[in-house]
Amino acid sequence: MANQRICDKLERPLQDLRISIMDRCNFRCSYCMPAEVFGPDHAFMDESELLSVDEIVRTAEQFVQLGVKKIRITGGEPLLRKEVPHLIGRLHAIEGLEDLALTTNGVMLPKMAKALKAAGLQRVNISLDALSTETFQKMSGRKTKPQAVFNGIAAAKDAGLGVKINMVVKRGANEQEVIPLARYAKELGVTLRFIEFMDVGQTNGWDFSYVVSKKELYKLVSQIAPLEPVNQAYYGEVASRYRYSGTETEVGFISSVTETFCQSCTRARLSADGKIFTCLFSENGTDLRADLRKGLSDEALQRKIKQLWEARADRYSELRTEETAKTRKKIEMSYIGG
Ligand SMILES: Nc1nc2c(ncn2[C@@H]2O[C@H](COP(=O)(O)OP(=O)(O)OP(=O)(O)O)[C@@H](O)[C@H]2O)c(=O)[nH]1
Ligand SMILES: C[S@@+](CC[C@H](N)C(=O)[O-])C[C@H]1O[C@@H](n2cnc3c(N)ncnc32)[C@H](O)[C@@H]1O
Ligand code: SF4
Ligand code: SF4
Repeated sequence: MANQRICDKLERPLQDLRISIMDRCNFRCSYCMPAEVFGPDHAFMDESELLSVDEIVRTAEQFVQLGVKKIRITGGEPLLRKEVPHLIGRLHAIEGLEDLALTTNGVMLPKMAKALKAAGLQRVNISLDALSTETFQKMSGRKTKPQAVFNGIAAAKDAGLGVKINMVVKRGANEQEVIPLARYAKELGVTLRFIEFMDVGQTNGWDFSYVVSKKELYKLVSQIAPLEPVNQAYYGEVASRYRYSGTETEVGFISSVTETFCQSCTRARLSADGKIFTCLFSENGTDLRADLRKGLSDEALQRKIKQLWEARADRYSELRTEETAKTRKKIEMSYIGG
Protein backbone atom coordinates (compact mmCIF):
# COMPACT_ATOMS: atom_id res chain seq x y z
CA MET A 1 0.00 0.00 0.00
CA ALA A 2 1.33 3.45 -0.90
CA ASN A 3 2.31 5.59 2.08
CA GLN A 4 -0.33 8.11 3.11
CA ARG A 5 -0.05 11.80 3.91
CA ILE A 6 -1.98 12.97 6.94
CA CYS A 7 -2.23 16.51 8.29
CA ASP A 8 -3.07 17.96 11.69
CA LYS A 9 -5.52 20.76 12.47
CA LEU A 10 -2.94 23.37 11.41
CA GLU A 11 -2.28 21.63 8.06
CA ARG A 12 1.08 20.25 9.18
CA PRO A 13 1.91 16.84 7.66
CA LEU A 14 3.22 13.98 9.77
CA GLN A 15 6.79 13.52 8.47
CA ASP A 16 9.16 12.76 11.33
CA LEU A 17 9.21 10.35 14.21
CA ARG A 18 11.61 10.81 17.12
CA ILE A 19 11.93 7.63 19.13
CA SER A 20 13.34 7.69 22.64
CA ILE A 21 14.65 4.21 23.40
CA MET A 22 16.07 4.82 26.87
CA ASP A 23 15.25 7.22 29.70
CA ARG A 24 18.59 6.69 31.47
CA CYS A 25 21.77 8.61 30.71
CA ASN A 26 25.45 8.52 31.66
CA PHE A 27 25.44 12.35 31.88
CA ARG A 28 23.55 14.72 34.14
CA CYS A 29 23.39 17.89 32.01
CA SER A 30 22.14 20.71 34.20
CA TYR A 31 19.59 21.80 31.55
CA CYS A 32 18.18 18.32 31.05
CA MET A 33 18.71 15.89 33.97
CA PRO A 34 20.11 17.94 36.85
CA ALA A 35 22.07 15.67 39.21
CA GLU A 36 20.21 17.03 42.27
CA VAL A 37 16.95 15.76 40.81
CA PHE A 38 18.10 12.66 38.90
CA GLY A 39 20.04 11.21 41.85
CA PRO A 40 20.88 7.60 42.77
CA ASP A 41 17.30 7.00 43.98
CA HIS A 42 15.59 8.31 40.87
CA ALA A 43 13.04 5.81 39.54
CA PHE A 44 13.91 5.09 35.94
CA MET A 45 11.90 2.70 33.78
CA ASP A 46 12.29 -1.05 34.37
CA GLU A 47 13.45 -3.06 31.42
CA SER A 48 9.97 -4.57 31.10
CA GLU A 49 8.52 -1.09 30.68
CA LEU A 50 10.73 -0.23 27.70
CA LEU A 51 9.38 -1.08 24.27
CA SER A 52 11.27 -4.06 22.84
CA VAL A 53 13.03 -3.83 19.48
CA ASP A 54 10.11 -5.70 17.87
CA GLU A 55 7.60 -3.28 19.40
CA ILE A 56 9.59 -0.22 18.31
CA VAL A 57 9.93 -1.53 14.76
CA ARG A 58 6.26 -2.41 14.50
CA THR A 59 5.27 1.05 15.71
CA ALA A 60 7.73 2.70 13.32
CA GLU A 61 6.27 0.72 10.42
CA GLN A 62 2.82 2.15 11.15
CA PHE A 63 4.21 5.68 11.25
CA VAL A 64 5.98 5.19 7.92
CA GLN A 65 2.73 3.94 6.41
CA LEU A 66 1.19 7.20 7.60
CA GLY A 67 3.79 9.34 5.87
CA VAL A 68 6.86 9.46 8.14
CA LYS A 69 10.05 9.75 6.09
CA LYS A 70 12.58 10.47 8.81
CA ILE A 71 13.23 8.60 12.04
CA ARG A 72 15.58 9.83 14.73
CA ILE A 73 16.63 7.64 17.66
CA THR A 74 17.18 9.57 20.87
CA GLY A 75 16.76 9.38 24.65
CA GLY A 76 18.10 9.67 27.45
CA GLU A 77 21.27 8.28 25.99
CA PRO A 78 20.23 5.87 23.24
CA LEU A 79 23.63 4.18 22.97
CA LEU A 80 23.23 2.77 26.47
CA ARG A 81 20.98 0.15 24.86
CA LYS A 82 23.27 -2.54 23.55
CA GLU A 83 20.89 -3.68 20.84
CA VAL A 84 20.89 -0.32 18.99
CA PRO A 85 22.77 -1.64 15.93
CA HIS A 86 20.20 -4.43 15.65
CA LEU A 87 17.37 -1.89 16.00
CA ILE A 88 18.95 0.33 13.35
CA GLY A 89 19.24 -2.61 10.97
CA ARG A 90 15.55 -3.40 11.43
CA LEU A 91 14.47 0.21 10.95
CA HIS A 92 16.73 0.60 7.91
CA ALA A 93 14.79 -2.23 6.26
CA ILE A 94 11.47 -0.35 6.43
CA GLU A 95 10.39 0.53 2.91
CA GLY A 96 9.66 4.20 2.38
CA LEU A 97 11.94 5.49 5.16
CA GLU A 98 14.38 8.03 3.70
CA ASP A 99 16.40 9.31 6.64
CA LEU A 100 17.60 7.39 9.71
CA ALA A 101 19.56 9.36 12.29
CA LEU A 102 20.51 9.29 15.96
CA THR A 103 21.20 11.93 18.60
CA THR A 104 23.82 11.08 21.23
CA ASN A 105 26.25 12.58 23.71
CA GLY A 106 28.92 10.74 21.73
CA VAL A 107 30.75 8.93 24.51
CA MET A 108 29.89 5.43 23.25
CA LEU A 109 30.60 6.17 19.59
CA PRO A 110 34.23 4.98 19.54
CA LYS A 111 32.86 1.52 20.41
CA MET A 112 29.72 1.60 18.30
CA ALA A 113 30.09 3.90 15.28
CA LYS A 114 31.22 1.20 12.83
CA ALA A 115 28.45 -1.20 13.81
CA LEU A 116 25.86 1.57 13.55
CA LYS A 117 27.03 2.55 10.08
CA ALA A 118 27.12 -1.08 8.95
CA ALA A 119 23.55 -1.51 10.19
CA GLY A 120 22.32 1.37 8.03
CA LEU A 121 22.52 4.48 10.21
CA GLN A 122 23.07 7.51 7.99
CA ARG A 123 24.06 10.22 10.43
CA VAL A 124 24.54 11.25 14.06
CA ASN A 125 24.01 14.54 15.84
CA ILE A 126 26.43 14.75 18.74
CA SER A 127 25.94 17.03 21.74
CA LEU A 128 28.94 19.03 22.92
CA ASP A 129 28.54 22.11 25.09
CA ALA A 130 32.16 23.12 25.77
CA LEU A 131 35.76 22.45 24.82
CA SER A 132 37.26 23.32 28.21
CA THR A 133 37.24 20.47 30.70
CA GLU A 134 35.94 22.60 33.54
CA THR A 135 32.91 23.96 31.68
CA PHE A 136 32.23 20.63 29.96
CA GLN A 137 32.09 18.87 33.32
CA LYS A 138 29.87 21.57 34.80
CA MET A 139 27.46 21.31 31.87
CA SER A 140 27.39 17.50 31.74
CA GLY A 141 27.31 16.98 35.51
CA ARG A 142 29.91 14.21 35.34
CA LYS A 143 33.69 13.81 35.49
CA THR A 144 34.00 12.58 31.90
CA LYS A 145 36.48 14.68 29.90
CA PRO A 146 35.46 16.40 26.65
CA GLN A 147 38.13 14.30 24.89
CA ALA A 148 35.68 11.38 25.14
CA VAL A 149 33.26 13.32 22.92
CA PHE A 150 36.02 14.50 20.56
CA ASN A 151 36.89 10.79 20.16
CA GLY A 152 33.24 10.03 19.46
CA ILE A 153 33.11 12.69 16.76
CA ALA A 154 36.28 11.31 15.14
CA ALA A 155 34.96 7.75 15.30
CA ALA A 156 31.66 8.74 13.66
CA LYS A 157 33.49 10.58 10.86
CA ASP A 158 35.89 7.67 10.33
CA ALA A 159 32.97 5.27 10.11
CA GLY A 160 31.48 7.39 7.32
CA LEU A 161 28.49 8.69 9.27
CA GLY A 162 27.19 12.21 8.64
CA VAL A 163 28.02 14.31 11.72
CA LYS A 164 26.58 17.49 13.22
CA ILE A 165 27.37 18.95 16.62
CA ASN A 166 24.64 20.36 18.88
CA MET A 167 25.50 22.92 21.55
CA VAL A 168 22.95 24.16 24.09
CA VAL A 169 23.93 27.67 25.13
CA LYS A 170 23.02 28.83 28.63
CA ARG A 171 23.87 32.30 29.82
CA GLY A 172 26.30 32.36 32.71
CA ALA A 173 27.24 28.76 32.04
CA ASN A 174 28.91 28.28 28.64
CA GLU A 175 28.46 31.30 26.37
CA GLN A 176 32.23 31.86 26.53
CA GLU A 177 32.58 28.54 24.67
CA VAL A 178 30.60 29.67 21.62
CA ILE A 179 33.56 31.02 19.64
CA PRO A 180 36.04 28.26 20.58
CA LEU A 181 33.49 25.59 19.67
CA ALA A 182 32.61 27.33 16.43
CA ARG A 183 36.29 27.44 15.47
CA TYR A 184 36.74 23.79 16.42
CA ALA A 185 33.77 22.69 14.28
CA LYS A 186 34.85 24.91 11.38
CA GLU A 187 38.29 23.34 11.40
CA LEU A 188 36.74 19.87 11.36
CA GLY A 189 34.38 20.95 8.56
CA VAL A 190 31.42 19.83 10.70
CA THR A 191 28.10 21.70 11.05
CA LEU A 192 27.58 23.16 14.52
CA ARG A 193 24.07 24.06 15.66
CA PHE A 194 23.45 26.35 18.59
CA ILE A 195 20.35 25.48 20.59
CA GLU A 196 18.56 28.08 22.68
CA PHE A 197 18.08 26.82 26.25
CA MET A 198 14.45 25.71 26.54
CA ASP A 199 11.94 25.33 29.35
CA VAL A 200 11.51 21.59 28.85
CA GLY A 201 10.48 19.51 31.86
CA GLN A 202 9.95 20.74 35.40
CA THR A 203 13.40 20.55 36.85
CA ASN A 204 15.95 22.61 34.91
CA GLY A 205 15.28 25.97 36.59
CA TRP A 206 14.60 27.68 33.25
CA ASP A 207 14.22 31.41 33.17
CA PHE A 208 14.21 33.68 30.13
CA SER A 209 17.32 35.47 31.41
CA TYR A 210 19.38 32.30 30.78
CA VAL A 211 18.46 32.22 27.07
CA VAL A 212 21.16 33.39 24.67
CA SER A 213 19.14 34.35 21.62
CA LYS A 214 19.79 33.40 18.02
CA LYS A 215 20.43 37.08 17.32
CA GLU A 216 23.20 37.26 19.91
CA LEU A 217 24.70 33.97 18.78
CA TYR A 218 24.64 35.03 15.14
CA LYS A 219 26.50 38.20 16.02
CA LEU A 220 29.11 36.31 18.02
CA VAL A 221 29.77 33.71 15.32
CA SER A 222 29.95 36.37 12.61
CA GLN A 223 33.16 37.52 14.30
CA ILE A 224 34.84 34.41 12.88
CA ALA A 225 33.69 35.04 9.30
CA PRO A 226 30.63 36.57 7.64
CA LEU A 227 27.66 34.21 7.39
CA GLU A 228 25.36 33.70 4.43
CA PRO A 229 21.99 31.91 4.54
CA VAL A 230 21.54 28.39 3.19
CA ASN A 231 18.18 26.99 2.03
CA GLN A 232 16.50 24.50 4.31
CA ALA A 233 17.26 20.85 3.54
CA TYR A 234 13.70 19.67 4.16
CA TYR A 235 10.29 21.12 5.01
CA GLY A 236 10.05 21.76 8.73
CA GLU A 237 13.82 21.70 9.44
CA VAL A 238 14.35 22.98 12.99
CA ALA A 239 17.64 24.74 12.40
CA SER A 240 17.99 27.91 10.37
CA ARG A 241 21.16 27.36 8.41
CA TYR A 242 24.06 29.56 7.35
CA ARG A 243 27.53 28.96 5.94
CA TYR A 244 30.76 30.82 6.43
CA SER A 245 31.10 32.93 3.29
CA GLY A 246 33.16 31.27 0.62
CA THR A 247 33.15 27.86 2.35
CA GLU A 248 30.86 24.85 2.53
CA THR A 249 30.99 24.75 6.34
CA GLU A 250 27.69 25.48 7.99
CA VAL A 251 26.36 26.70 11.31
CA GLY A 252 22.75 26.45 12.40
CA PHE A 253 20.56 28.06 15.02
CA ILE A 254 17.73 26.23 16.77
CA SER A 255 15.81 29.16 18.13
CA SER A 256 12.74 27.63 19.65
CA VAL A 257 12.42 30.46 22.18
CA THR A 258 13.08 33.66 20.22
CA GLU A 259 12.13 32.57 16.67
CA THR A 260 9.69 29.72 16.99
CA PHE A 261 9.11 27.10 14.31
CA CYS A 262 5.84 25.44 15.38
CA GLN A 263 4.21 26.55 12.12
CA SER A 264 5.99 23.79 10.22
CA CYS A 265 6.39 21.23 12.99
CA THR A 266 6.00 17.79 11.46
CA ARG A 267 7.34 15.77 14.41
CA ALA A 268 5.72 13.05 16.50
CA ARG A 269 7.53 11.55 19.47
CA LEU A 270 7.47 8.03 20.88
CA SER A 271 8.69 7.65 24.46
CA ALA A 272 10.77 4.67 25.58
CA ASP A 273 7.71 3.16 27.29
CA GLY A 274 5.53 3.47 24.22
CA LYS A 275 3.57 6.70 24.57
CA ILE A 276 3.02 9.03 21.64
CA PHE A 277 3.46 12.76 22.18
CA THR A 278 2.50 15.32 19.57
CA CYS A 279 4.64 18.10 21.08
CA LEU A 280 7.86 18.31 23.07
CA PHE A 281 5.86 20.25 25.63
CA SER A 282 2.85 17.94 25.79
CA GLU A 283 1.33 17.40 29.20
CA ASN A 284 0.20 13.87 28.39
CA GLY A 285 1.00 11.10 25.97
CA THR A 286 -1.19 8.41 24.42
CA ASP A 287 -0.25 4.86 25.29
CA LEU A 288 0.46 2.41 22.47
CA ARG A 289 2.33 -0.19 24.50
CA ALA A 290 -0.78 -1.84 25.91
CA ASP A 291 -2.23 -2.03 22.39
CA LEU A 292 0.98 -3.58 21.06
CA ARG A 293 1.08 -6.08 23.91
CA LYS A 294 -2.54 -7.12 23.57
CA GLY A 295 -2.17 -7.78 19.84
CA LEU A 296 -4.02 -4.88 18.25
CA SER A 297 -3.92 -5.13 14.43
CA ASP A 298 -1.73 -2.87 12.28
CA GLU A 299 -4.89 -1.24 10.88
CA ALA A 300 -6.17 -0.42 14.37
CA LEU A 301 -2.77 0.96 15.44
CA GLN A 302 -2.66 3.17 12.36
CA ARG A 303 -6.21 4.37 12.97
CA LYS A 304 -5.26 5.40 16.49
CA ILE A 305 -2.13 7.27 15.38
CA LYS A 306 -4.02 8.94 12.53
CA GLN A 307 -6.79 10.15 14.83
CA LEU A 308 -4.22 11.54 17.24
CA TRP A 309 -2.35 13.42 14.52
CA GLU A 310 -5.52 14.75 12.92
CA ALA A 311 -6.65 16.15 16.29
CA ARG A 312 -3.29 17.87 16.90
CA ALA A 313 -3.13 21.63 17.37
CA ASP A 314 0.05 21.94 19.50
CA ARG A 315 2.21 25.04 19.12
CA TYR A 316 3.63 25.50 22.58
CA SER A 317 6.68 27.57 21.63
CA GLU A 318 4.44 30.14 19.96
CA LEU A 319 2.31 30.40 23.10
CA ARG A 320 5.14 30.36 25.65
CA THR A 321 5.10 33.06 28.32
CA GLU A 322 7.11 33.43 31.55
CA GLU A 323 3.95 32.12 33.23
CA THR A 324 3.51 28.92 31.15
CA ALA A 325 7.23 28.21 31.45
CA LYS A 326 6.82 28.06 35.22
CA THR A 327 3.36 26.61 35.71
CA ARG A 328 2.65 24.21 32.87
CA LYS A 329 3.10 20.54 33.74
CA LYS A 330 5.71 19.31 31.26
CA ILE A 331 7.35 15.96 30.63
CA GLU A 332 11.13 15.71 31.15
CA MET A 333 13.15 15.78 27.92
CA SER A 334 15.06 12.62 28.85
CA TYR A 335 11.69 10.83 29.00
CA ILE A 336 9.99 12.23 25.94
CA GLY A 337 13.15 12.17 23.80
CA GLY A 338 14.90 15.45 23.02
N1 LIG B 1 10.90 23.25 20.53
C1 LIG B 1 11.34 22.25 19.79
N2 LIG B 1 12.64 21.96 19.76
C2 LIG B 1 13.02 20.95 18.98
C3 LIG B 1 12.14 20.20 18.20
N3 LIG B 1 12.82 19.24 17.54
C4 LIG B 1 14.09 19.40 17.89
N4 LIG B 1 14.22 20.44 18.76
C5 LIG B 1 15.45 20.95 19.36
O1 LIG B 1 16.48 20.76 18.44
C6 LIG B 1 17.50 20.01 19.05
C7 LIG B 1 18.31 19.29 18.01
O2 LIG B 1 17.58 18.27 17.46
P1 LIG B 1 18.29 17.00 16.83
O3 LIG B 1 18.06 15.83 17.72
O4 LIG B 1 19.69 17.30 16.49
O5 LIG B 1 17.44 16.76 15.52
P2 LIG B 1 17.14 17.68 14.24
O6 LIG B 1 17.31 19.10 14.53
O7 LIG B 1 15.85 17.19 13.73
O8 LIG B 1 18.31 17.29 13.31
P3 LIG B 1 18.47 17.28 11.71
O9 LIG B 1 17.65 16.12 11.26
O10 LIG B 1 19.93 17.02 11.57
O11 LIG B 1 18.03 18.58 11.16
C8 LIG B 1 16.74 19.14 20.02
O12 LIG B 1 17.56 18.67 21.00
C9 LIG B 1 15.79 20.13 20.58
O13 LIG B 1 16.49 20.91 21.53
C10 LIG B 1 10.77 20.54 18.27
O14 LIG B 1 9.93 19.94 17.62
N5 LIG B 1 10.43 21.58 19.07
C1 LIG C 1 17.69 14.98 25.48
S1 LIG C 1 19.15 14.74 24.54
C2 LIG C 1 19.06 13.02 24.10
C3 LIG C 1 20.19 12.51 23.25
C4 LIG C 1 21.57 12.50 23.83
N1 LIG C 1 21.62 12.12 25.19
C5 LIG C 1 22.22 13.86 23.62
O1 LIG C 1 22.46 14.56 24.60
O2 LIG C 1 22.46 14.19 22.47
C6 LIG C 1 18.79 15.49 22.95
C7 LIG C 1 19.15 16.91 22.80
O3 LIG C 1 18.35 17.69 23.65
C8 LIG C 1 19.05 18.84 24.00
N2 LIG C 1 18.47 19.44 25.20
C9 LIG C 1 18.28 18.85 26.40
N3 LIG C 1 17.73 19.71 27.28
C10 LIG C 1 17.58 20.88 26.61
C11 LIG C 1 17.06 22.17 26.97
N4 LIG C 1 16.61 22.43 28.19
N5 LIG C 1 17.04 23.13 26.03
C12 LIG C 1 17.50 22.88 24.78
N6 LIG C 1 17.98 21.69 24.39
C13 LIG C 1 18.03 20.71 25.29
C14 LIG C 1 20.45 18.27 24.23
O4 LIG C 1 21.45 19.22 24.17
C15 LIG C 1 20.59 17.29 23.10
O5 LIG C 1 21.17 17.89 21.97
S1 SF4 D 1 21.10 16.19 27.16
FE1 SF4 D 1 21.47 14.08 26.56
S2 SF4 D 1 23.45 13.68 27.54
FE2 SF4 D 1 22.65 15.44 28.59
S3 SF4 D 1 21.53 14.59 30.35
FE3 SF4 D 1 20.06 14.91 28.67
S4 SF4 D 1 19.92 12.94 27.74
FE4 SF4 D 1 21.84 12.95 28.90
S1 SF4 E 1 6.94 23.41 20.61
FE1 SF4 E 1 5.74 21.62 20.00
S2 SF4 E 1 4.68 22.22 18.16
FE2 SF4 E 1 6.27 23.75 18.51
S3 SF4 E 1 8.00 23.02 17.28
FE3 SF4 E 1 8.29 22.17 19.33
S4 SF4 E 1 7.30 20.15 19.31
FE4 SF4 E 1 6.60 21.29 17.52
